[in-house]
Amino acid sequence: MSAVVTAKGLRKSYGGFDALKSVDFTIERGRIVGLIGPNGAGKTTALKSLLGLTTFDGHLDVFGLDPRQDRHLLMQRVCFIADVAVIPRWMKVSQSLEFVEGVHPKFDRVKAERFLQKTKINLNSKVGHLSKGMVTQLHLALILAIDVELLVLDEPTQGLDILYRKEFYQELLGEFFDDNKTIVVTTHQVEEVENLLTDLMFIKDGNIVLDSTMDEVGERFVEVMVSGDQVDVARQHKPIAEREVFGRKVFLFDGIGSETAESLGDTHRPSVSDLFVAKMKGVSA
Ligand SMILES: Nc1ncnc2c1ncn2[C@@H]1O[C@H](COP(=O)(O)OP(=O)(O)OP(=O)(O)O)[C@@H](O)[C@H]1O
Repeated sequence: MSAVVTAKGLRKSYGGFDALKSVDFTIERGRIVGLIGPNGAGKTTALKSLLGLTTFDGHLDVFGLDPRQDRHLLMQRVCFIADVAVIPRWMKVSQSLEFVEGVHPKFDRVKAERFLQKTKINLNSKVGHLSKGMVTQLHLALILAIDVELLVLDEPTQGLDILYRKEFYQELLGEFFDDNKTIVVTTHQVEEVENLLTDLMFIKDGNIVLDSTMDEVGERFVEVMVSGDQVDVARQHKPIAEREVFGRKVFLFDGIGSETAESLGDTHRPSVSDLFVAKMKGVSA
């Protein structure tokens, strides 16, 4: 695997406040990485650093380039989408295509129009007259027609109904993603990206508290519904979280091994949201 992004000791300080506290991470080509964290954790700051939109300290390499100095070159290989609701409502659909064509060297207008032909969107319609779902489709047409190697999405589906959020991710996977592309996505809606991600990064108070492939997550973390007489034994294995479901205790363990887990009760893989809650409550690791 080859690294698209390498960060070593990446730090960003806003007037003495460290929004990123010397973090290390690597993003490999062909991965879909979820950067997940609560409000103010440092997600946007990390993305802005990758894109050369902010200054920072430490080492950060994106496609062999330093985002602080090589932003222009970088933008030929990277696309950044902050929010689906950003296309101005007063524009005609055709004007939005012209606009992106003007600002992004890798935009393929023919490809975007081909995508739009599959929808009910008319090139002469005003964006403000489209339904929410159609705006999503237009936005997707614009994104998917940009031939870049790294797509950075910051809360891309914020403000969309669940139906359109699902459609957004499905189309993204089907139309954009392949082994040569890499996607980094931040979201609060952990559930809707859970099955999409190949890698998981949790960020809390400017620290990366989990950085793992989804396969490793499945091997490392286990939830056990423990029978009453085993509760004290289970606690001795230092669970990272404990909750109650229908009167039974459910413990979340990090790295106890399947044999031990199975000796304590019924085991299953934790959801990303349960893991997220556990890691956000616990200490940095
Ligand atoms: N321009 C700025 N000046 C001062 N502080 C800032 C600035 N931008 C961000 N911060 C602070 O840095 C911290 C991280 O902010 P950031 O926007 O990266 O968080 P986030 O994880 O993206 O949050 P959210 O999910 O709420 O968007 C926050 O405490 C924020 O207040």
